[in-house]
Amino acid sequence: MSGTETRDHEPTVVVHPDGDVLAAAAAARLISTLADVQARTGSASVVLTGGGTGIAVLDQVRRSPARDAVDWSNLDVYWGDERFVPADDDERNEKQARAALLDHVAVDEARVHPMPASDGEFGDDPDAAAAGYAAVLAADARAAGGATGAAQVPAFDVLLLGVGGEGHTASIFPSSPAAEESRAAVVAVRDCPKPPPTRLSLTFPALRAAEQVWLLTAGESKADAVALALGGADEISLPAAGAQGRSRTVWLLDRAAASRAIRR
Ligand SMILES: O=C1O[C@H](COP(=O)(O)O)[C@@H](O)[C@H](O)[C@H]1O
Repeated sequence: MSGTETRDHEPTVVVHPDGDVLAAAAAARLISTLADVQARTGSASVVLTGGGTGIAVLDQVRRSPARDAVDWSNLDVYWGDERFVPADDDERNEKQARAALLDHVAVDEARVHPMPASDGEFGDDPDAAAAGYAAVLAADARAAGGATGAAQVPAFDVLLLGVGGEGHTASIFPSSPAAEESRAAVVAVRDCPKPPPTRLSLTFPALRAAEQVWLLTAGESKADAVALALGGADEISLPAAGAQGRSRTVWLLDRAAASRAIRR
């Protein structure tokens, strides 16, 4: 972890038999965590991720008979990263999340906060779009009574992340400027090794404002990144290692992704 921030908790690692069980179990965990937070505080917030496992979890939430344990109208929805493409592009994390879940539950659209698209109000300017999203987060943080941690962002209740095979998380890629960002909450990311090349991403200070960070990943292609992150790799060369929540960090894995980190 960079700077002076330290976290006094070890990550929890939960290993499921395969990707389908992982998605169903993470969905159940998400429903019950958001319902608990709402029972305690009246409201909750979640930061969504794209990627295969992240969208599979939302699909499982939609299919769950318990999904309406969450009061969807009392939920703030944000994104941890976005592909900077037109709003209607199938690559967009927002579009995939809406199809998997958000179009099927009674969310309050005023509380759904997608990152800007490349044909949106900031046009094809990812730096302006990143600044625009940072302003949304800062305004919500002020409305909630103040920012949390180093970034001007709300204290997200649950923040979901995927993990790339090379160790990226959100759209913070290894040894990229985004991995070094210590002030801005949101950055434009260019020349990504994984297409599409231009993206928007929360930074480490913003990710770390979340109460709980859950890293979700499945498959053998993620095994090296998981082993390195859990083995103490530095966050610049392996960004997934730097994603930690204020009170909890939970790695939700299938056996294949966990295979080099944990021997059972
Ligand atoms: O491009 C992205 O990839 C990561 C990981 O996706 P996966 O399909 O390998 O699980 C995801 O977390 C991120 O949100 C997304 O933009």
